[in-house]
Parts: sequence; structure tokens; C-alpha cells
Amino acid sequence: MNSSTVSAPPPVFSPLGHGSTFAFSLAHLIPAILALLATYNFFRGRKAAQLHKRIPGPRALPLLGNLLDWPSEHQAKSMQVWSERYGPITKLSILGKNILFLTSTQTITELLSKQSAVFSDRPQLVFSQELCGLDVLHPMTPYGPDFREQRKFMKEVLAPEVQKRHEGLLAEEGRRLLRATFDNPKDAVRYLRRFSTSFALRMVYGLPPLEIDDPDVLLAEEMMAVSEYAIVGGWAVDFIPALKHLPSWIPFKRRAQYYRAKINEMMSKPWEAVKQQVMDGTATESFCSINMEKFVDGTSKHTEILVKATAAAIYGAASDTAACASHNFLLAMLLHPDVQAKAQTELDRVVGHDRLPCMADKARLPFLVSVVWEVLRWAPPVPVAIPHRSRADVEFDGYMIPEDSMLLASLYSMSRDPTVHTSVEDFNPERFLGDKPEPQPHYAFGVGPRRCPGADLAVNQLFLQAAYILSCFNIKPALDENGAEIIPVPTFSGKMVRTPNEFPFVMEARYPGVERLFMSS
Ligand code: HEM
Repeated sequence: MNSSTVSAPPPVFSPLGHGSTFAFSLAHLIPAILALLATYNFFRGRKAAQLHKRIPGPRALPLLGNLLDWPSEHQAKSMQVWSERYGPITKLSILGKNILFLTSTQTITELLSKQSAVFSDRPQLVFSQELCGLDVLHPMTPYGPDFREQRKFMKEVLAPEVQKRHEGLLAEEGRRLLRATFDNPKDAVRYLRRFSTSFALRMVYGLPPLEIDDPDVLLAEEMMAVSEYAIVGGWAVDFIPALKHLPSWIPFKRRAQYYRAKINEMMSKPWEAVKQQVMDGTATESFCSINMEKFVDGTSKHTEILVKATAAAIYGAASDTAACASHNFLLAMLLHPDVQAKAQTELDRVVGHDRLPCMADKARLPFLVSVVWEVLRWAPPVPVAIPHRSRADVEFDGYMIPEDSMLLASLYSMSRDPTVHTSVEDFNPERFLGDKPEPQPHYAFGVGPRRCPGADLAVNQLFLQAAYILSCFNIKPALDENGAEIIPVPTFSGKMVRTPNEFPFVMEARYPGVERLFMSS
């Protein structure tokens, strides 16, 4: 997502502590801590090395280790390079912490799925969890009873069997998307983003549909940017926890205060709005209103903070990721008109021109379903999963993975794994069809018990958007001043969610009168 949406943050601070104020104030403290950690690691590392192969990785500097190798910008790209150089596991060692970068399907599946009891925890990141307050949200919850309770609770809104309830809402947001795009095709990307946030907000809180510049859309975007910076930033305090005791005027602590305020706002604003509606008797049925009414009549088994945090986690995690996937879909269709035409032919055959497609058509639209999976494989919206943590020492493939290692799994590398997919750079939905189909990239949502709980919903949402758009519009290249087609070269940005950079395109109605399918309803 575009980090520029974070409004007026405190002065930019180099996360690893290269800022001069920071360096000056720590001038005396850091060398002592580094020396202690380095000595401890030296002996710990030597003991492990006597028995096991050394996990490969870039050469560590004395004292600093691999501090300067931390890939905070485009992690998946650095990981892909390391994968070619070092193999499926690369190790960085930063101030006493082992960070393992996993890049092959086999290794990721083996560790995160088959040995999930050990590898499903989250690292305790002082910056994001303690200082910014992200610890109350499900993506940061340690693996254990609270995690399981939250997952069970989320099923009330995300389980496949309750998704039928959301179909009406998806269709309504879909028709809003088509109407707005018909009136103002240049803004299609913004309408897709509005779809995701508005749908998530309505599903969780039952609030009215959002408009394109609604503060809640902007707040969701900002929240995602904040979370990305907090989690992926590579903050010095995550490696030297004692730094959290520094005074509050230090730049990274001021930044954390700003992030904390944004996260609180995101959790409280829609929650308080529903509370008011429940008290006024005007609430629309939603995950929050149902649970709030249980508080009122005393039948709730949950605490208020659990309900509030679960709602915020779903809303926060759903908006930006899904918007990114639909943006990728537009880009893929623009670059591959043959695929677009084939999906439209299938839609015309199965659905025709007298109605809009619906979820019930999914089973009869295998090519379109494959387009959706290929979009998720070709450009995984979250190329590197949220960091995992090992809860015990584990021997794996001749290596020793020490307890408390941080593990980063590249879902992007899985999408480019030649042992699973052929011609990995090609956009080819046919790969999932025919006599020898390749496996659908369910890994785009993570692997093991921490896999995205919203995966089925996200696939349904993407399917419906793709079906609606391709039924009603052609996505075509824009023309330059000489009338030549502009074919964009895809580029992406974002720390955790990698969204396409702006590209020119044209959306035009597929046939005269198509608007009668969505204008009246
Ligand atoms: C195309 C859209 C989406 C993609 C690509 C995606 C991808 C992911 C990935 C890769 C993870 C991390 C898995 C790991 O750490 O191993 C994740 C976690 C999560 N996702 Fe999604 N997601 C999407 C949409 C959604 C939606 C629609 C929801 C909710 C309705 C959602 C809710 C969550 C939550 C709550 C987590 C944290 C899980 C945990 O820590 O245990 N996501 N997602």
C-alpha cells in the first residue's frame, strides 16, 4: 500500500538507528550491549556448530552481525536473491537474534505446516507489540489458548458455512462498483479499494456503505501502512529491548506514540459508532452488533476487548490485501487481453447478457476461477508472510534451528518454485486446468495454522469482482499522444502488501445498454 497515506507523522527516523540524535544518545550504551550479545552468541553458536551444519547466509560483521543486511524494503526480492545463492534457508544474525528466511515450498511446508506446534508462534516485537499496541490484535497473538479462542470466534463471521450471509453484501458492493466505474471509469482502482473497505466495515460493524473519500477508507489505509512499518521496519528496539526505556522524546518512541494513537482510533471509531446504534435501537445486524447485544442481555462468553480487537483485526487485515488483489487483477487483464477475452467468452456462455453473474455460477466458471488463482500466484499481495517464531530447538535437514528464531516465509518464492509451477513468470490460468493441473496457490494466504482466516472470503470476493467487471467492461490500454497503446511494465511498492504502482488503462462498456444490469438496482 502507498505509505504516503500516513499523515503528518513525526520526523522520519531510520529504523535501524542510523539517525544522528539516536546514534549520539546511544553512543555509550550500544557498544556494551553489542559486546555482551556477541560474546554470548559466539559461544552459543560454537556449541551448535560442533554438531550441525551451519545455516548459510551473508557474512556477519564483528559485533553488528548482519544488522546492515536486513531487507526492510522489498523483502521477497532479497530473499529470492539469497535463495539462489544460499539455498532454501538463509540465516541472518542480528544482535543475538537468529532470523531465518525460508524460500522453498518444501521447507516452508515442512516447518510451518508439518511442525506447526513449534513454528506457529509470533516473535515478540517490542516496537509493534509493546510500544504501538498491536499485541491485542490476532495477527500478533502468541500461539496458544488465546489464539485458538480468537480463531474460533472469527468463524462466526468467516467460516465457509456463514459466508452465504455475505453474498448479498458482496453483490450490493459489486453493483456500486459497476455503477461508479460506468460513470467515472478512470477511478476504477479507487472504487475497487472502496469496495474492499466498505464490504469489510459493513460485514463486521454493519455500518452504512462508504464513499470513495470517506475518512474510514483513509483510516483503514493508514492503519495498514502503520502496521507494515511497525512490523517490517526492522526497529533497533526489537533487537535491543532495553532501548524501550529511553525517554519518550527519542524519535522512534515518538513514532510509536503516533502509531499507537492511529491503531486506537481504528479500533475505537467504528466500535463506538455501533455501540451508539445498539443503544438507539438502530443497529443493522453484524458481527459487532450481535456480540454487543449479548453483552447487554448478559449472555456473552467473551470480553469486550476480545470482540473489539477481533473486529478490528478482520477489518484491518481484509481491506488492503483484498484491494491489492483486485488491483493486480486489473493489471493482469490489461497485460493479457487473450486471457480477458477467454474469461468473457466463458461468462457469456454460462451467464449471458440478461443478468449479472452470482456466486452460484462459480462452479460453472472454471476458467474464471483459474484466472483468480493465477492473479494470486502471479503477484501474491503479501509476498512474505507475517514473521513466525520457533518455540523450541529443532533439528531440520542437518541444521539446528534454535528456539526463539524469527522465521520469514517467502510466499513469492513459492509462487516461483519450479518444482511446483512451470514457466513461473508466465501469466497462464490454464496451468490449473486440464489433465495435469498444477496445485492452486493456497499458499498465497500463508501456510499452517497461522494461514489467513479470511482466505475463502477473499477468493469469493475476488471472484465476484472479476466476474462483474469482465461481464460489463473491457479493460484496455490507454493511448499515448501518437495513438499508440501504452503497455505498462508492472512495478509494485509497499513493505508488507505489495500493490501495483499507478498505470494507465481504459475501462469501456462491453456492449451498448450493459448498464441496465446494474443501474436500476
Ligand atoms: C487477497 C486477500 C488476502 C491475502 C493475500 C491475505 C494473506 C494473508 C497472509 C499471507 C497472512 C499471514 C499468514 C502467516 O503469517 O503465515 C494473513 C494473515 C491474516 N489475514 Fe489475510 N489475506 C487476505 C485477505 C484477508 C481477509 C479478507 C481477511 C478477513 C476477512 C484476512 C484476515 C487475516 C488475519 C486476521 C490474519 C492473521 C492470522 C494470524 O496471525 O493467525 N485476510 N493473510
